[in-house]
Amino acid sequence: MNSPLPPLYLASSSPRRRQLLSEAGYDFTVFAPADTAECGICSRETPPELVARLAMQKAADVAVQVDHGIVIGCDTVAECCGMILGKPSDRDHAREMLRMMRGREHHVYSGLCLWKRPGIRPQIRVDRSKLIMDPVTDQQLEAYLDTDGWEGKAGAFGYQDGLDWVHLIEGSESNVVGLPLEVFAQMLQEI
Ligand SMILES: Cc1cn([C@H]2C[C@H](O)[C@@H](COP(=O)(O)OP(=O)(O)OP(=O)(O)O)O2)c(=O)[nH]c1=O
Repeated sequence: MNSPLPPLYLASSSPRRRQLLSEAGYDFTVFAPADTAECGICSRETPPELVARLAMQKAADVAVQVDHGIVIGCDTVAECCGMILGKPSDRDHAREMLRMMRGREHHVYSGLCLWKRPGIRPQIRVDRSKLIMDPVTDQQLEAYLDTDGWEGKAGAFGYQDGLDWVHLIEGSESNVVGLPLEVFAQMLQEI
């Protein structure tokens, strides 16, 4: 797409996604999807299938309310040892996730859906980053849990929090935080 961008609508209530897009210089309107748009983690789905479906569901919830423009939906999960790790429900759940990931490699998947209205067909891509977590001690984990930095974050950690015990091995940083900006730019060119 070389012509000027149509209006962009971010179908997300995630402050991190808002921050990623605005820091990348995009003008957009936030149009949070209904909570029900993010429903149903089907245990049979692979992480890419899940994040693609949920990103599309979030975009679809907003797209029906937008006559003209591009609606952006995203979903992010971590995956470790074959387990899909979404947002922890409480501190104990966050501890469980971090204990599973410490000392191990894990992946973060983000689904990205761009729905160009009035079109009826969304574009969906999935990006994957590989990370490794140091074998931190229980005390280090408790200290992190005390910061509440785990809240609202898939896999119970915030890569953007500059944790010196989580390292990116492969892939995009913005993908880890929740919106793969490199894939987003490519999709905007093609849409
Ligand atoms: C792995 C990781 C996730 N996250 C966040 C990004 C997302 O906000 C969240 C994943 O949850 P999502 O369900 O993808 O998104 P959300 O519920 O926060 O917002 P919405 O559905 O309205 O778009 O985890 C980080 O902030 N840092 C990280 O390092």
